[in-house]
Amino acid sequence: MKKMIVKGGQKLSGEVTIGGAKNSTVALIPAAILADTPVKFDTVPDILDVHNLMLILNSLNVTSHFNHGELEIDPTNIKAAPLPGNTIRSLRASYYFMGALLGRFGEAMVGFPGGDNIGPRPIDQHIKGFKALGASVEEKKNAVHITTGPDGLQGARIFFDLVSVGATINVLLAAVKAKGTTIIENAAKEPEIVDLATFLNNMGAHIRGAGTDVIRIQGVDCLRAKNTHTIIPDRIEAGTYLAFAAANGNGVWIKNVIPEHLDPFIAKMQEMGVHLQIDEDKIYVPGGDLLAPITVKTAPFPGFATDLQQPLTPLLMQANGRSTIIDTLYPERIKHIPEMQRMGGRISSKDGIITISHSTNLKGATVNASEIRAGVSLLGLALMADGTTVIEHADHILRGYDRIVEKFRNLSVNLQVITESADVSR
Ligand SMILES: CC(=O)N[C@H]1[C@@H](OP(=O)(O)OP(=O)(O)OC[C@H]2O[C@@H](n3ccc(=O)[nH]c3=O)[C@H](O)[C@@H]2O)O[C@H](CO)[C@@H](O)[C@@H]1O
Ligand SMILES: C=C(OP(=O)(O)O)C(=O)O
Repeated sequence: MKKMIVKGGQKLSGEVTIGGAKNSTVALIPAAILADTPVKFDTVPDILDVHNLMLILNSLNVTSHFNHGELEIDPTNIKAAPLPGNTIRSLRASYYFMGALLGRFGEAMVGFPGGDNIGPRPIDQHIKGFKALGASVEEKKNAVHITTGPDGLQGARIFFDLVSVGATINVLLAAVKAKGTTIIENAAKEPEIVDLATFLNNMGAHIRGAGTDVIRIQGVDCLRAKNTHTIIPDRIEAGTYLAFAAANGNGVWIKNVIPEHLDPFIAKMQEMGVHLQIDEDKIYVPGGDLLAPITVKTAPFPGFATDLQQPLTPLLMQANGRSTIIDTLYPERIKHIPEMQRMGGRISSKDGIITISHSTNLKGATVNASEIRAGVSLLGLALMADGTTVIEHADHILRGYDRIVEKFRNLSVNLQVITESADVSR
């Protein structure tokens, strides 16, 4: 287990460069096994999820090398093999091996995934999609076994009952090499889905409409990488630094951002009174603004991202009044609340509504990062508190925040991460 030690009273200043999007990367890596050539990505974030996906690739005899943000994957000698259960459970996106293995071998046996503990996370829509493509799905005690008949996967029309990032990506991965045309309706529209489609199309896939709610995929036989794929910037990492810089900064440039991906988040910050300077691919946060309270309701893209509701909390605690958050996607994404209360944060949750009030007497404490965004929001609060905070289970933060200690050091903030016992996840 890792602990993060944070001294309070440190203000962010300087600049930070955002890494490649976690939620793109974790789909792109499984997608790489569909290729008939080696593939190469750059601006790959150095996060635990990437290292764990590399372990899964290794179990399939797929070699991968990660160096200075460049990740090379060679799937040309891939062999179907059992996947390592512990690693599969260490992250959510391991479930993309269902779609990718199905596309590659016509069969997949994948353990149930892990990922953030943010309430129930069913995969019924993924399974509905695989079945529509002609697969048989058997849910075993700890794994899902998906098989196809001698004709393999057949293109089909799939209407999702709800908008799901994971189901859209999983079905897309399975359909890319299926016979005929697949039409996904009520598809998720997240930028990470567009990024994945761009990568696959550049290798010869025929995917149209990614980024809208209807995606059409004409199956192809072969996928060949011709160039390096640059991963889009992580809008959630960017939003986290934006919020922390506005809550507790002395002037911060956030570089390598696509501001349009952050539209609803930026709109809410501006509604609070944060004066942002927005350039083509970077944003300046002056800090020290007088802040008004707001109401936030999360929604699928292009709505306000659920992954940013917790990182926004330290900023809401600086506002002059009471803010509210309703997380429509994950109403149980509230594990940060008792930890923040122990630090003196004025935050509570009742009947699905999170209420956050101006909090002045914040003090350091030992707190638990139960998941990635809960953990990082505790870090944001710890920087504003008196005294030292110890964040236990900081591994969750490292699942998705690229080189966080180094990035904060460049922002004049000193964080310490210590390993308590042998770390088996990496
Ligand atoms: C690796 C990755 O990209 N993770 C993101 C992805 O997670 P993930 O892909 O797991 O989230 P989904 O978009 O699938 O979930 C959206 C909602 O649909 C529900 N649902 C989903 C699938 C299904 O088969 N049945 C069902 O009921 C979920 O419980 C949730 O309430 O999108 C979430 C919502 O933006 C983000 O918080 C996660 O960071
Ligand atoms: C919920 C998240 O991730 P995952 O889906 O990988 O658990 C997240 O990134 O906030």
